[in-house]
Amino acid sequence: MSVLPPVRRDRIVADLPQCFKKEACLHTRDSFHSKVTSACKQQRTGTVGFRISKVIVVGDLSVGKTCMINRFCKDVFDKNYKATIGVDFEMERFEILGVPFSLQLWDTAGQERFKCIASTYYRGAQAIIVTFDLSNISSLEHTKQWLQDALKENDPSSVLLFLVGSKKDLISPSQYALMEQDAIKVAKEMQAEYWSVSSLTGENVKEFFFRVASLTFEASVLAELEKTNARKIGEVVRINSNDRNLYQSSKKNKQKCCQ
Ligand SMILES: Nc1nc2c(ncn2[C@@H]2O[C@H](COP(=O)(O)OP(=O)(O)OP(=O)(O)O)[C@@H](O)[C@H]2O)c(=O)[nH]1
Ligand SMILES: [Mg+2]
Repeated sequence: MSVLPPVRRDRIVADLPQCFKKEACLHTRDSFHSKVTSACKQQRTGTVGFRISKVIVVGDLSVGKTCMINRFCKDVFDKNYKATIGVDFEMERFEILGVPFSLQLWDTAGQERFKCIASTYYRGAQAIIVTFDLSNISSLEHTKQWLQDALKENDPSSVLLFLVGSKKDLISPSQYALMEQDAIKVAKEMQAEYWSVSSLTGENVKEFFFRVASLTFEASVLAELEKTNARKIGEVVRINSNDRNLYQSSKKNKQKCCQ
């Protein structure tokens, strides 16, 4: 009997959610990788369905990290600023291509004095979300440093990167267009996928987190399949080397026998 409640009906993913801007996205495929789709159909996803994937959210103080997570997880918005002290986290459960998948969203503090506590939680992330405030250019300029710090604790070759501009409701469409050009440039340099959201109106928040969950899931299944293949190759090599041992030992026995 399962102790976990069923996954919410609005957390079920059947198709790959699309990226926000084709110029700055992790991949432009319309659907999940074919290996992933067939592994899910054949229930060959190993331990992915039992694991909890860690996602960390970093960025300057007051850029809206907590509000973005709260909008997605609790569908609330608080206009009063309450600094995050150290870290906080929320769990979100999804069902992707029929497989349960859990994300642990780590909300870290942007304030300098809490940074050293927060950075101790950076390790072991499958995805890093670097956030900036679309109405504050200096917060975009600081994103590279945030990423650099977060990558020190993680494997840059396997972690998925996202650059998110928040508070879209605060700027005009023409201001946004200018900001977006700069942000896309930064995202490309970082090799991150770019998104813009508003936690006040809710614009793009759900779409963004569904994309994060889906790409993290896809990467986890691909890694699991690779591990299984490596294990199979290892077994073949072991069997072959055992064969050789058998041959050698039988040869030895033979020699003994004839001596
Ligand atoms: N208009 C508008 N205000 C926002 C939005 N998101 C956050 N805010 C406001 O910005 C302030 C800071 O938001 P937080 O989410 O607490 O910022 P944070 O990045 O978590 O800050 P730290 O925890 O100190 O790192 C709050 O007053 C929010 O109400 C948004 O989308 N639109
Ligand atoms: Mg916060």
